[in-house]
Amino acid sequence: MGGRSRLVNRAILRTLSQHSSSSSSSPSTLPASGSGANAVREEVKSLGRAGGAILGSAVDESGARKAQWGAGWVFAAAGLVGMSGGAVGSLHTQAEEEPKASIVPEVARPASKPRVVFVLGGPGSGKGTQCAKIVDSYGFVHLSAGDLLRAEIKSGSPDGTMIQNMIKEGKIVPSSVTINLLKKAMAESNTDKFLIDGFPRNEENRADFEKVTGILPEFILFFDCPETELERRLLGRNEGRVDDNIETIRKRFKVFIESSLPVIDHYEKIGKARKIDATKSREEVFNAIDPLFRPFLETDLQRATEVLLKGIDSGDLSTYERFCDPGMTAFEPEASGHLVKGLDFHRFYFNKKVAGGNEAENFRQSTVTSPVVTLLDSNVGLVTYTRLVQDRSSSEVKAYNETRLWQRKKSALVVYKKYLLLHCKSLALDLGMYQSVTMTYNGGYSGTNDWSTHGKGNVQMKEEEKRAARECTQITRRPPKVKSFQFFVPTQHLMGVGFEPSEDSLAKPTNMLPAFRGLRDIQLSHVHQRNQNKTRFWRTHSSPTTCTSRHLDRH
Ligand SMILES: Nc1ncnc2c1ncn2[C@@H]1O[C@H](COP(=O)(O)OP(=O)(O)OP(=O)(O)O)[C@@H](O)[C@H]1O
Ligand SMILES: Nc1ccn([C@H]2C[C@H](O)[C@@H](COP(=O)(O)O)O2)c(=O)n1
Repeated sequence: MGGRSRLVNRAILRTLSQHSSSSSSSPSTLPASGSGANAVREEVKSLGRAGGAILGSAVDESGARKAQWGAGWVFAAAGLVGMSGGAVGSLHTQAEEEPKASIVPEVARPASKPRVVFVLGGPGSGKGTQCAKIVDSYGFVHLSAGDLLRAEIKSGSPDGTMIQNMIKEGKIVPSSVTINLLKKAMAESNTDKFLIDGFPRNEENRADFEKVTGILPEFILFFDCPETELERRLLGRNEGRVDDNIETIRKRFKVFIESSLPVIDHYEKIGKARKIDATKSREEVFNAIDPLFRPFLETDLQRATEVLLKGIDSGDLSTYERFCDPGMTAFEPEASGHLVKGLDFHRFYFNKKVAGGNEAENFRQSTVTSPVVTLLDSNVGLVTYTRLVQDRSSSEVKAYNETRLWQRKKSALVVYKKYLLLHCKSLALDLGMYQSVTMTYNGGYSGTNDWSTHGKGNVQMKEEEKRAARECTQITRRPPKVKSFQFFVPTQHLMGVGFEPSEDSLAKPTNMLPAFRGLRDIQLSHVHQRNQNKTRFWRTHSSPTTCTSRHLDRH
């Protein structure tokens, strides 16, 4: 069996074994009912919406939601949401259940939009070889268009003979056939990160894929290698492929130059091509690729943290336990400086919550601010952030500086892309460190929140605040409808952007948005100082929000 076939088969086997192992392990299955689990689902669902992409969804008998894209599913056509380094975490995780969802123990499902990297280069340039390494290090699913087509021939499909003839001639199979195979494979996979190898091979492939799926690649890898070296490699590959003979090889080179290079040029023009010198050794090539994939892991770790916090907020102990390595260590505020090992201690938080009243009253809301992800290697990473926690039942706000150490374990039951929590440190903060901030924005930013019921909806706006809010209406066509809230931003976050906290500017916490979500793109980088009356404005670059901060003496 050829190297590539082995790859695909490995991916299929892995998927199958996940299905079979999960079907026999009911304890790790997301509870079909239970308000905690439902709260996580609902919350994560709404996060997906907030991210701008709406998936069709259905609830199966077990309460698990099924994504509806791919074969028979609907590919969302909204723009991709990039990872934000802003003040608030980019909470766009979409908890999706895969088709066999009720038996799969994953609580956090792929983001609403698959993240795709196309892998292109001449025949024999090492695409399949490098994809195997990327899969190992970064947890992508590798889909080789050529392998899918060869599998289609073997399956005895009605298209088989046509595909076989085209491959023998080194020609490119019609897009409709290849795209259908890709869509099906993506829909059957339980991930949202795909390496699509050997596709798009021509302009028709590219345009049709975009049209049908609405997906633009994050970037493309282009393995650059001269024909002499390609020919040497292909003739030495020895995998029994019908097209690895000198006659077909030459035809494939011609097709690559005439049809595939223009596609690479297209991505070059839009800044998405990453050219790799493929003449180097396998290891050197991988070293050149490696840094390009690290941001995917950073996003995954940030999402894992956000989904974990949703589980904690909803009091869902079973979700929490599935996220944690059984030997997890922690420094928790209530442990008075002691190192806590194992999960027993953590149950205290969940019990405390239940003892305190009914679930609806106790439902908490965590807001992640200033997240920083540091990768220690391709499997281990630290997520640090300041977490603001508000109980739904009161306006009390608590704040913690938290660090979570995650490790991706191949053997782990899928929780969030196989990440397990190894260590956490939570340090309670004095809320005196927080600066009260009033935010104004124009209505319509978030369709899921009724902002008027939160925060200080009736604050009297000053003229300049209204003007600042109006400025941001350029971004949305909806009429300005200014509202205002009070929330808290860590004082240290405001430093370095021209804000000087002083004694009298430290506000007493009185209220906080139950959801910071709408602010996640905020970047406190553009400071307007209209200092005369001690009002400071700053605007985000990327979202229709305007923030004003006021000193206490104006409240
Ligand atoms: N950097 C490298 N140096 C030398 N040989 C390599 C290198 N990378 C891959 N090879 C070898 O070259 C051959 C072709 O590699 P591979 O199958 O990964 O290419 P490919 O781009 O996927 O080809 P195709 O498009 O035909 O499927 C294989 O035998 C592989 O072991
Ligand atoms: N998008 C694609 C990808 C592949 N094919 C056909 C034609 C190729 O010569 C053959 C082998 O592909 P490889 O394994 O070298 O990537 O499969 C196609 O028609 N369209």
